Amino acid sequence: MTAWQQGSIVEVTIVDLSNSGDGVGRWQGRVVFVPDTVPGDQIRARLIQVKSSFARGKLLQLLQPSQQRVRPACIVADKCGGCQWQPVAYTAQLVAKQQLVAAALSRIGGFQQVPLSRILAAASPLGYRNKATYPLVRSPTGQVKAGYYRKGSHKLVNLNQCPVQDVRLNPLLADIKADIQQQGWSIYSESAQQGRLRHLSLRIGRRTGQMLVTLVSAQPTVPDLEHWAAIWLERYPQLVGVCLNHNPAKTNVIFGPTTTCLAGQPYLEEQFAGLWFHITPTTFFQIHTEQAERLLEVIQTELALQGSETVIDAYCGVGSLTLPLAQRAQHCIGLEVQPEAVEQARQNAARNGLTNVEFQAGDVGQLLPQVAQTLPQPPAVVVLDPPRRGCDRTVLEALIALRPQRIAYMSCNPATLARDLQQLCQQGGYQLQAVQPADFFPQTAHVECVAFLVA
Ligand SMILES: C[S@@+](CC[C@H](N)C(=O)[O-])C[C@H]1O[C@@H](n2cnc3c(N)ncnc32)[C@H](O)[C@@H]1O
Repeated sequence: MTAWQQGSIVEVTIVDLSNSGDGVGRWQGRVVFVPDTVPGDQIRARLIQVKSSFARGKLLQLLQPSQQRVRPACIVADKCGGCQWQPVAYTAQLVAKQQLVAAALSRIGGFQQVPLSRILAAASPLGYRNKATYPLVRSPTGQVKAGYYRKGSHKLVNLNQCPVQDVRLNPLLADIKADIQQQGWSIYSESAQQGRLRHLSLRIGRRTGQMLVTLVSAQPTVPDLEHWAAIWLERYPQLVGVCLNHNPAKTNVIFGPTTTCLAGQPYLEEQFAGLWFHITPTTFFQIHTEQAERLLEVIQTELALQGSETVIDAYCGVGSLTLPLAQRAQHCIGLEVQPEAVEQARQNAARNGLTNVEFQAGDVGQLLPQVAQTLPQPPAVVVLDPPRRGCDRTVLEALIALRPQRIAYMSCNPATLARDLQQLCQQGGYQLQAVQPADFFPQTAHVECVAFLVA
């Protein structure tokens, strides 16, 4: 009889998808996670990591493929770690994301009656990313590679195009990589901590078509790069700027502190929610422009601002939520830790003629209580849009003390969202009114949500 141990070969039917993207099956009552599988697949897998209640398996054979299994749009989908769900039909991806959000809210947040709306599907599950940042490596044979890391490893899968990025970026990826190769510029080696070029970053304004190229280098200069920046600018009419970011640190953070413009301008222009934004190489902007606009519409509808409210937008980036909200509120205050983003947010406000908005640079946990003291009464609304790790305890405590009437909490991580919502409801006495998921990241296991709370 087959034992529950490493190396055993089991046959399972995949019934679900996990938040890390793996297919989920059951064998004799215990859970088996198997990457590269689709709900409905009947498979044979080898158990490669075994715990008492679950195991991780490696797909050995597809005994009966699921009807939800599709041909991946990407030729390296089986290797590349960029996407997890290329073989999963888009409708099944949406079902899985809806279930992941529901499960996080009930299991982590403890919400039994979840007011969860149906996920907003993307108009196209391909060609949506407005930004892609590729690590660069040189292979032992001297070939320059740009791509994403292999699933579960630090080995690079070389790409000349990527089906989830905006198609207009594809030629730049292939051509600039070839130019780097031809110029013989040195490529940074993580293990030796030597060499220059670390990343190639491409950004595009979906509405304007303007593109920005940024090379990240461990050295402050790259020989002859200015000359090549001018060539690229001429070669691609939609390319508006080429920048060099200097990152000498031993780190997996992509960008370093200094960025210089080598040709053209150090930003691209984009229209978002009817407003004009300048976007630079290193500041945050949602990677799915159209879906971000749709979620903003949901926020606007749900909040139904009357023009008399004070709104705090915490974790505001370059103001892509702050400015549209300011159009319907009396006063908006954006809080953001990255000084460069704050500077851009201020300029974006001025660019759009919005004078009822201000931005403060610093940590939300510190700024929130300070800002609260300057207001005659609590703000009507606080919008939160933290990074994946969610809000620090200090932020939630400050928020509970501040007690705004309404909170809109946007998040790309259902687990930390559910954790923070639980604290706001249990300790702060808030009520969870609605949760709207939206697919910002088709072909991956990631999902965006906005949750609405009232005091
Ligand atoms: C998910 S982004 C949201 C940005 C913006 N709301 C948008 O939609 O474009 C999170 C932002 O929070 C900022 N951030 C991260 N930690 C922070 C902190 N402790 N205090 C203030 N801002 C922070 C990041 O720099 C980033 O701009």
